[in-house]
Amino acid sequence: MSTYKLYYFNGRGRAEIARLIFAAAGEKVEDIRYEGSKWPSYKSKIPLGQMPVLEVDGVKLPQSMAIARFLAKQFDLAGKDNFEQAKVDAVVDTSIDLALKYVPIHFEKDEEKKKNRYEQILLNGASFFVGKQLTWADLEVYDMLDIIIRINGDILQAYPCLQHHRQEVEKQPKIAVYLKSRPATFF
Ligand SMILES: N[C@@H](CCC(=O)N[C@@H](CS)C(=O)NCC(=O)O)C(=O)O
Repeated sequence: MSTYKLYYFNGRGRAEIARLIFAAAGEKVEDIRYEGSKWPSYKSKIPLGQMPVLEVDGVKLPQSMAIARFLAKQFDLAGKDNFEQAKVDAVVDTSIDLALKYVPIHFEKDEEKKKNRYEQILLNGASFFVGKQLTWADLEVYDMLDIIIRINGDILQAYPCLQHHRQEVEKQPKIAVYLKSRPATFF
């Protein structure tokens, strides 16, 4: 059995998707959070000089998406077969696209252009993005929307499928426990 350490700042940020995957899988991780003031002294010891970094049995892996994809595969949250995994990747990539484009979308006056792409994907009435069970795509979208909701608490009012999706993720027993117990941080 491998041992895992996750290094990041004291915030959700780019590390939260990995934490959510650990929580959903019921797997243990040492959640190491560096204070910003101490970061310069650690930076040179970290691969690429950036976090998050996952340490697996003493070996460090950088890049948040590589970490998340690796963990999802380890804990059977990546999708059942190669094609499901590709669909999961497509959802995750769309989530990242949206995160990058969110600010201009938020200020867009044309409501049609504003229409949320996730809502369209979820309009098939399913509870999860890919297949009939939780994958890390659901966790990634949940986490990304978390940030957006903190900026604008009403943003999902026009998107009932997305609201339903959030409820389904929050209903997952291990995720529910994790969400209650995680530190309340600024980011
Ligand atoms: N592509 C990288 C980006 C990592 C990144 O930008 N990390 C930031 C925190 S979110 C960081 O370590 N900043 C401190 C620094 O660059 O010194 C990933 O997704 O992991």
